Parts: sequence; C-alpha cells; structure tokens
Amino acid sequence: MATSNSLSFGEGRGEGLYVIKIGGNVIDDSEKLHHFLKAFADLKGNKILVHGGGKMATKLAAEMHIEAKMVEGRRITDIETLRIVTMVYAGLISKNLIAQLQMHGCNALGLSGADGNLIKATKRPIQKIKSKTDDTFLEVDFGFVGDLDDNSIEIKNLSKLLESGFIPVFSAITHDGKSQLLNTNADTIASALAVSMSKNYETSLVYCFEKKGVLVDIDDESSVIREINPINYKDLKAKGIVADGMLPKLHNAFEALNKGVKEVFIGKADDLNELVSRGFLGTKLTK
Ligand SMILES: Nc1ncnc2c1ncn2[C@@H]1O[C@H](COP(=O)(O)OP(=O)(O)O)[C@@H](O)[C@H]1O
Ligand SMILES: CC(=O)N[C@@H](CCC(=O)OP(=O)(O)O)C(=O)O
Repeated sequence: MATSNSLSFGEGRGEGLYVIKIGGNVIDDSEKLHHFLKAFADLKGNKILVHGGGKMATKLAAEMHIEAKMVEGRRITDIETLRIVTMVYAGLISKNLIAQLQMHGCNALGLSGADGNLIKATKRPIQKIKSKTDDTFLEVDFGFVGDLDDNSIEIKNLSKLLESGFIPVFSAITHDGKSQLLNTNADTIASALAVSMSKNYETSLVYCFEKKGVLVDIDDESSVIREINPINYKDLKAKGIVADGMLPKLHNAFEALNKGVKEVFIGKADDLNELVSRGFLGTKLTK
C-alpha cells in the first residue's frame, strides 16, 4: 500500500510492486488455485494479479464445436471465439477469482483493459509467419487479437487504484478505444504492466504456472534451470529445451528486464511465497 513517504506519480520510482501472472493450468485446478490465491492474498505490499484461462476457453469452445487454433502461442480469435473468451476470462474466471480473494480479505477489483481505459491495445494486423515445413511464409489473420505498446497502460489511474487500497486483477481482455474488445495474451499483459508501472514503482514480475520453473527435462521437476540469461536462452532454444508456451513467456520476460523491470521469476504457483521471498525455488532471469 502507498504510504505518505512514497514518491507520487511522475517523481520517479518509489516503493515496490509485484506483478504476478497465473496461468490457465493452475486456474483449472481448484485445489492449486485456492492455495495460490491464499498466498497471493497474504502477500504484503503493492500487487497486481494477471490471470490467463486459455485451457478453460479451449474446453468451452470445443463444447460449442469451435476448434481452438493457436499460432506462435496466440489464439486465432474470430468473432465467436472473442465472445467465448470474453465470457470465460472477464466473466466466469475473473469473478470467481475475485470472490475467493475477497474471502481471504484481499480487496480485489476484477478488471478488463476496457475498465477505466487501463489497457488499450491495437488489433494485430495480418502477419507473415514462416512455415514450419519449408522456407515459405504464410499470411495469418489473428482476428480480434490485441497487441500492446509502450503507451498501452494508463499508469496514472492504475497507480491511483493501488494507492486507494484496491488490488487490481486483470483478465486477458483489452480494448481498442473504439468499442472493440480484443484478446491479448496474459503473459504479454503482465509484462506490459510491469514495464509501464516500473516508471512509478520498483517492479518485480513473477510468472506462476504448474511447474517448478523452466526445466531441462519437462518431465523432471528436479531439473529446474536456476538462472537464464540471453546467452544460455539462445542455447536452450536451439536445443529445443524451451518450446511451446515457454517461448513467448521467456520473450516477454526478457523484454520486461530490458525495459526497466527490476527482476523476473518463473516458478510454481504453489511456491509463490518462496519466489517472492527469494527462498528461490524457480528460475530467475538475468540480463
Ligand atoms: N523447458 C520447459 N520448462 C517448463 N515448461 C516448458 C518448457 N518448455 C515448454 N514448456 C511448456 O510451457 C508451458 C507453460 O507455458 P503456457 O502454456 O503459456 O503456460 P501458462 O499459460 O499456464 O502460464 C508448460 O505447461 C510446458 O508445457
Ligand atoms: C491472444 C491470446 O492468445 N490470448 C490468450 C489469453 C489467455 C491466456 O493467455 O491464458 P493462459 O495464460 O492460460 O495461456 C488466449 O486466448 O489463450
């Protein structure tokens, strides 16, 4: 919570802030989610939660006979899919998380990027993506997917919410300012929030998911890579040790470090306390 000693907006970096992201696999596991939310509620100081929910959206879409299509870790979001993700992320998941956090005494406020104009995105233009099988490029229309830039976050009003004692909880739904809702990857939202808020706070970014950290062997939880820097990152990518959803996560993490975020950790949702208290059970990223 802000104190009278803290620097006010525009004066420079003041006190600490945690931006914590929780992924869809944990959200789908009620026991793990409960444990995580209790630890999040108990965490002292300024904090923002960003949640995904991709797994549940994929499941619901399948029940409605809509096939989920992911390209480079992003969901192709046609109008039907946008309706589903809005209902799932900004509705069902958001409100359930808020109710649980309130039970733990945490005054959480569930937000999409449209609320308070806090996160404005730009609809992703058609992308040329290299084919996996040959050297050709394919044109991909991601539909209603929103990309963020350095001006996307309304830092001043978000800081005011924190100073008023609210705990912002963001879903992966943003808007373009012209009444169009957009679907934005939750890891990207967490990184953009951490980068922008680091103008005002000493910000730590923590990605929580279902594994102990970035692993050498994805089936061996004891193979956590303690530290990743841009050099061993290249090597891990080349060897295929990091793949799938981990690639955009690490990309976002390095982007955050390069743009002023103090530290980035990746680890298990169960280990939130250890991650933030430097008990250090996960992976730390360094520049
Ligand atoms: N080396 C690795 N260590 C850990 N996870 C990895 C690794 N390489 C790929 N992954 C995959 O990355 C996924 C995490 O990314 P993502 O699916 O975006 O998760 P979430 O949205 O739950 O945070 C893991 O579930 C795992 O399958
Ligand atoms: C554009 C895009 O890909 N948006 C993501 C937003 C949710 C998300 O990021 O959820 P997880 O963190 O659980 O993966 C999606 O719809 O899957």
